[in-house]
Amino acid sequence: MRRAHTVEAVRAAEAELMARLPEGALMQRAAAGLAVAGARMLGRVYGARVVLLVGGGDNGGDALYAGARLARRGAAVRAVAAGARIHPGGLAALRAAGGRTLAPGEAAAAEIAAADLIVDGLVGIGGRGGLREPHAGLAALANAAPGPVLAVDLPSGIDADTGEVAGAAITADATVCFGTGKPGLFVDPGAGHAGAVHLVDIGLGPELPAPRLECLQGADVAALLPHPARESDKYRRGVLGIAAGSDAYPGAAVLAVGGALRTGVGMVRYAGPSGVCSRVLDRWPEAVVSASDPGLRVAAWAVGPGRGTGEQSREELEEVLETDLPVLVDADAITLLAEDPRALQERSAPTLLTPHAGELARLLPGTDRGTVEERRLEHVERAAEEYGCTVLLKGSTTVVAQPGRPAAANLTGTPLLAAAGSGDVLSGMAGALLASGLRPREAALAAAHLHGLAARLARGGAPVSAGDLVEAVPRAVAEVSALADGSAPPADRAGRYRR
Ligand SMILES: NC(=O)C1=CN([C@@H]2O[C@H](COP(=O)(O)OP(=O)(O)OC[C@H]3O[C@@H](n4cnc5c(N)ncnc54)[C@H](OP(=O)(O)O)[C@@H]3O)[C@@H](O)[C@H]2O)[C@@H](O)CC1
Ligand SMILES: [K+]
Repeated sequence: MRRAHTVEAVRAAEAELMARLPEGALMQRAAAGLAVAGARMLGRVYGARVVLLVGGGDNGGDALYAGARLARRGAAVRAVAAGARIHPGGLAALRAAGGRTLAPGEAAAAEIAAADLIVDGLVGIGGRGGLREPHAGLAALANAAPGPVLAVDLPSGIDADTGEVAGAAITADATVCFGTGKPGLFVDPGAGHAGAVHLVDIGLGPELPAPRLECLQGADVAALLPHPARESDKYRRGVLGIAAGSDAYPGAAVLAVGGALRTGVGMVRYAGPSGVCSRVLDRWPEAVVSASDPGLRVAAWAVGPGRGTGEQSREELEEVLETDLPVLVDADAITLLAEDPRALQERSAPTLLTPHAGELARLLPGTDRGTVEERRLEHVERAAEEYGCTVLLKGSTTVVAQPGRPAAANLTGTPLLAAAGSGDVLSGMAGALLASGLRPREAALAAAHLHGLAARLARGGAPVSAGDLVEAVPRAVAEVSALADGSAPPADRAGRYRR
């Protein structure tokens, strides 16, 4: 599990810890970890050209001390000072190790363009709003340079708490964060700037409160997945009812049923128009089909993909929500709920909504798709609070919120998932896990993890269709299940899952 804390929580923990340690000890721990990561990116340190972008705060101090360590190992280190005053101790250490400083300008631009490694120490958790000059210009030079960029604590220009990016920002190949993750490293648009995220333990752990954000890794998901016991039968493994698809969109039914069957469930009962029933049976003879009937004996329902927003769909949704079964509400059914949420308000059984940004905006009047995408965490949490249920917000970073629990972000997301029908597959997958007995938050997170992994595995990184995705789900389940012995995933695992 990767955890992330707010700036406020990090500051408080830092103060507690610093009170017990000699002055500067934390910065030395941070700089040591940073130098190790920089050396790893360089491969050969001796003779390498390293440029540090140094702002006026402690983030710049980390970069300077790390630069001094690299300089002592034979790297040619240049620090570009953004502003008149930079960390005095770090500056002295760099100079003592043979490093030099430069003001922003043509010579600095040439150094950045020729660097084997650029270290971004412009701003860290002390950054506020969009980058000012000369920071913004230096960030643009670093982004355009051929050398790799290593961000200190977080890429400068991204909001540590939310992942918002207001204007210019560093796009890093890797980020070394100290003590704990920051939410902005795992939630887009910030996550897209962070590259592979490495954590350096500086001893903050015992001082930290509950995380602001959690990110499940493969082993965490493996621990959640149901394992059929010897005495299992199809009813004990769980029966999922699927009310998806319509004569206009039969494919949504076929994909949702496929997603459920490939994830693993005792039985899928598909309910829908007879024409769609035959399409489902043609593709999935193991499904049991019938005309729409929310009275079917099932353990959970998945409702909405491709179903339409007509009167019949509305009545069906209401009937399903009246049951005391877990229900996943997606796509057209979310649009219906946004128009009239009463059936949800009266419900106490577990409910999982799986909107994309546009659908979430419909659930939260006064906002729009773009705003939701800019501030995903805030909006998914608002929806979870207002509707009193678990909400999975699909998109570039899939995030999950449940009242009373830390928000969670999925690490396996990939732009490959932006394909028609991919959400229908996810509905089936999360529905299957709900029917198997997982709670909505866990079902949502495990399904999102497997969904992203399946997209990556399906065609070796080449574009995938929703049908490819369905067929790759068993490989994703197998890969994750192989981690079920509780051992931590390989160190670079999270890195591999990042873009
Ligand atoms: N916490 C921990 O446990 C540990 C923390 N450590 C490190 O400390 C870092 C935090 O350091 P910090 O508090 O000095 O703040 P920091 O990120 O350097 O930024 C402040 C500077 O940026 C400037 N500035 C702000 N916004 C700006 C903008 N938009 N555009 C341009 N400039 C802007 C601001 O200028 P001002 O606005 O004040 O004029 C000021 O000069 C943290 O991320 C980690 O790396 C480790 O060493 C050890 C353990
Ligand atoms: K930084």
